[in-house]
Amino acid sequence: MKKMIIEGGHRLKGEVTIGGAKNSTVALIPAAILADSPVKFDMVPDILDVHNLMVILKSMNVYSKFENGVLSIDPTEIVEAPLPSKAIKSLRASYYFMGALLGRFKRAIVSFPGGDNIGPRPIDQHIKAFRALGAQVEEHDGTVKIETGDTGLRGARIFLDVVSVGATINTILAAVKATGRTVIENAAKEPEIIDIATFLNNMGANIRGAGTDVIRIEGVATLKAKATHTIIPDRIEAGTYLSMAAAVGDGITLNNVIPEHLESFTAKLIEMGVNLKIGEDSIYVPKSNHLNAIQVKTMPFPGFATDLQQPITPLLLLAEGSSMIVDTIYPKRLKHISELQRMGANIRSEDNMIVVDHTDKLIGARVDAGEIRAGASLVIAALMAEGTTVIEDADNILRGYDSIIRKLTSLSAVAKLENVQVVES
Ligand SMILES: CC(=O)N[C@H]1[C@@H](OP(=O)(O)OP(=O)(O)OC[C@H]2O[C@@H](n3ccc(=O)[nH]c3=O)[C@H](O)[C@@H]2O)O[C@H](CO)[C@@H](O)[C@@H]1O
Ligand SMILES: C=C(OP(=O)(O)O)C(=O)O
Repeated sequence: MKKMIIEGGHRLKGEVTIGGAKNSTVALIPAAILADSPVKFDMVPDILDVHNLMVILKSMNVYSKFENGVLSIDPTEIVEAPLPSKAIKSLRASYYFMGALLGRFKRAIVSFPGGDNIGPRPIDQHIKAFRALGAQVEEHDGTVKIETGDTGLRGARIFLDVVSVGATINTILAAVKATGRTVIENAAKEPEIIDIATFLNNMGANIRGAGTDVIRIEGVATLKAKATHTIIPDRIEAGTYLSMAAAVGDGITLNNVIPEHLESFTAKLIEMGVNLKIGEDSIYVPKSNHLNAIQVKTMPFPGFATDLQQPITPLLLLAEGSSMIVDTIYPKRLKHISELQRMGANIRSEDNMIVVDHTDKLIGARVDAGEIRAGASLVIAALMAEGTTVIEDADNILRGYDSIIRKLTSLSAVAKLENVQVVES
């Protein structure tokens, strides 16, 4: 594990370019094994999740190369093999190998995924969808075994009981080469789902309605990549830099953003009094003056993203009065609270609500990035604080923030990573 060391109290200024979306990338990489040709992605973020997915690909004899933001994957010599459990457990999105392997081999054996510790994360809706498509699913000792027999998967009508990004994408991956028509109702509408559908359609798939709550898929026999797929910008990384810029910036421009993907977030910043200048694919954040307290409720897209409730929190400490956050998606996503309290923040969790009160100053401390977005909130708090903050378990941040030290230092932050030496006894 690494630790991130940040010297607070420096104002930030300049430009930052947002990378490709983690939550697209981590689905696109498993989706690539459905292709009968080599595949290329551009704007791939340099994050730990990508490197761990490459380890999983290698275990199946799938060659991949990641250079200058371009990831090339050749799945043409793929073989069925046990997947490396350490890499599978290192990220949530390894569950996409269930749908992708089913599509490729009509069967899959995958251990339960890891990912962020943000409360219970069941996969019952993924399994319900695989069963509806005709698969038999068994779970034993943390491993999910899915089989279809020689007939393979057959299209079906699937109503998801909860709006789930993962279950929607996994169903698409399983259904894209199934026989016949699949209809997913109550599908999630996140932009990353459209990105996956675009990639697959450009290879010959027939997926309609991605981005709405009804997705229709006509199964096809083969998928072949003809061009490089450029991954959409990461709206969560963008939201994190917007919050940081409003908290400690003296004028920061974010490039490579799709402002329409951030509307629920920018609306809240504007309500706080941040005078954003929103362009076609960039957002300028001027120095903030007086900030108003706000109320935030996380919702599926296009609502306020759960992944941004922690990154906006340090900014709320600067507002006049009490702000409230209710996370309806992950109510137990609270790992940042004790750490921010350690830095002197007036923040508490009360009746399934996070209450954030105005805080005059934060003091650097030794804190722990219990998960990716808790870590992101600590990075912003550390930049705001007096003195030095040491963020332990910073690998959780590196799971999803592309080149974060380079980006922070280019904005004049004083930040570095250090490896923690593990002494074996
Ligand atoms: C890799 C990836 O894309 N991760 C994102 C994805 O996670 P993930 O796909 O795991 O999240 P889901 O959209 O599936 O979860 C939404 C809600 O549905 C519940 N649920 C989900 C599946 C299921 O089978 N049963 C069930 O009850 C979850 O507990 C949660 O309360 O969407 C989350 C919600 O936007 C984000 O926080 C994550 O960053
Ligand atoms: C919860 C998140 O990621 P994951 O689903 O990959 O754990 C996140 O990106 O905030």
